[in-house]
Amino acid sequence: MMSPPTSSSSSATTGESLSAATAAAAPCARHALLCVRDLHYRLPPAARGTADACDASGRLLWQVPLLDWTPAHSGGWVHLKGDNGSGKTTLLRVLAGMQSPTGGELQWTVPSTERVHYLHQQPYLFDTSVSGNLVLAARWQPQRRSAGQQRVQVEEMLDWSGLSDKARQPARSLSGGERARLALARAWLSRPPVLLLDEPAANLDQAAVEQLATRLEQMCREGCAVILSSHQDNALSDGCSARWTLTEGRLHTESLL
Ligand SMILES: Nc1ncnc2c1ncn2[C@@H]1O[C@H](COP(=O)(O)OP(=O)(O)OP(=O)(O)O)[C@@H](O)[C@H]1O
Repeated sequence: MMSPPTSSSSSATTGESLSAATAAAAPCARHALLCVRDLHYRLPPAARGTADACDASGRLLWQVPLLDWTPAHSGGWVHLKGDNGSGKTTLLRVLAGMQSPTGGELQWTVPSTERVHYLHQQPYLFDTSVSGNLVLAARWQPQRRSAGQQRVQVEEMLDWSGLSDKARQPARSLSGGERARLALARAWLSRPPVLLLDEPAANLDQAAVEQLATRLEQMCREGCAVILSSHQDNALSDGCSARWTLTEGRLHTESLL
């Protein structure tokens, strides 16, 4: 198990110059929200007879030797960049606890890993109305809320997402951009401390990406730590406070503050 946070940290550090053993033994920075040590992900070994079949342990997709992440007090999100196939989705899913790494450790200093919310790039919506999706999210949120409080939350999120006039419409009838807004509102309703967004700008036009950036700014100001992946530069990359890039199988971090 990783030792508890013991020293102060910058917004993000990586251990690119450290040996794997040194990185794995390094204690977590004191205020870090996320500590990663010697984390890596290998693809399943190639099937017999294919070009990669000699690689019995599987090809290394990415490794993160050492990362201590403390979100910027002034807000702003992390932009996770990387070419198609570089492993952004896999990394986000590992960080969300939805997929096991093939080695290494990661630790969130949030009360429960349930509070690390991952949003798929094509989010699943419940087969009910727009407001019904929010009602279910309000009912199942980790914190207890009275029925009256839940109704207020649903109204707030309809308003926040600009979907009030479509509240009674079936969620499946929404456009791709509206579906993305509903999924974000559903996630934001319970105010998760950490939100991991997988390609949230995919299928959005420029105006919608700018609106999304505005909503993310507000979420970050309210204390949500956001990591979003995008292989392109757009309004989302303009507003980030750190850039993490997956290149040649390794995560490189850069603070932009
Ligand atoms: N279980 C698995 N078995 C085999 N290959 C896998 C598995 N999981 C991921 N991969 C491969 O790992 C690579 C990285 O996938 P991933 O979806 O994480 O990349 P990405 O950077 O998010 O890509 P994109 O930008 O295209 O969405 C892909 O080539 C994918 O086929």
